[in-house]
Amino acid sequence: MSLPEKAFPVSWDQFHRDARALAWRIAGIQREWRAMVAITRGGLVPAAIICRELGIRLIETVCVASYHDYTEQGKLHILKGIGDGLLENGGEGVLVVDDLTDTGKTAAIVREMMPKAHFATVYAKPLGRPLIDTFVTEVSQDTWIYFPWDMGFTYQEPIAKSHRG
Ligand SMILES: O=P(O)(O)OC[C@H]1O[C@H](OP(=O)(O)OP(=O)(O)O)[C@H](O)[C@@H]1O
Ligand code: HPA
Ligand SMILES: [Mg+2]
Repeated sequence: MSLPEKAFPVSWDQFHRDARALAWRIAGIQREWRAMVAITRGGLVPAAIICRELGIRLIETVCVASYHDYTEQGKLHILKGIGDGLLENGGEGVLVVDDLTDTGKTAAIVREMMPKAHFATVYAKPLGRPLIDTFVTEVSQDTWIYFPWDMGFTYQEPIAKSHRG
């Protein structure tokens, strides 16, 4: 297992603010959305926040799994696809939401299903960025984002102690 060099921990509060900031950006596009597609599981959290802000009530999921071993990405598996109605016209007018794009492989596989859909993620790393239409914060490729639903409270060593030789 190779751990990325830098850590970017995100609290619930920060995630809520960043997902709202994404909703503001999408609202600026000023168009009606036919439906939202959340890329599970991570996309379910921003999807809940963004559909509330934008008044979208038709929510679909596409179930993709790839990171089987923490930071190591395995083969992508589509466990559940998107309903036929939304695939019409290349997914035009559909808003696709995920928590982040890293290598861009997850976004690419969903884009193949709906090339005309609008892709939005809260965070984006450089490799995935070209696949995404709207995002809020870019983090470097050697950073791992720690989401609040994956974390708990643990004791932290004082900085002086952990720096002692
Ligand atoms: O751009 P990529 O390199 O494809 O990585 C990004 C994807 O990886 C994570 O999902 P994961 O497959 O770990 O599943 P999860 O959402 O169920 O945690 C994350 O939620 C994105 O969907
Ligand atoms: N954090 C959490 N999950 C992820 C990441 C990340 O940086 N990259 C791909 N899945
Ligand atoms: Mg995911």
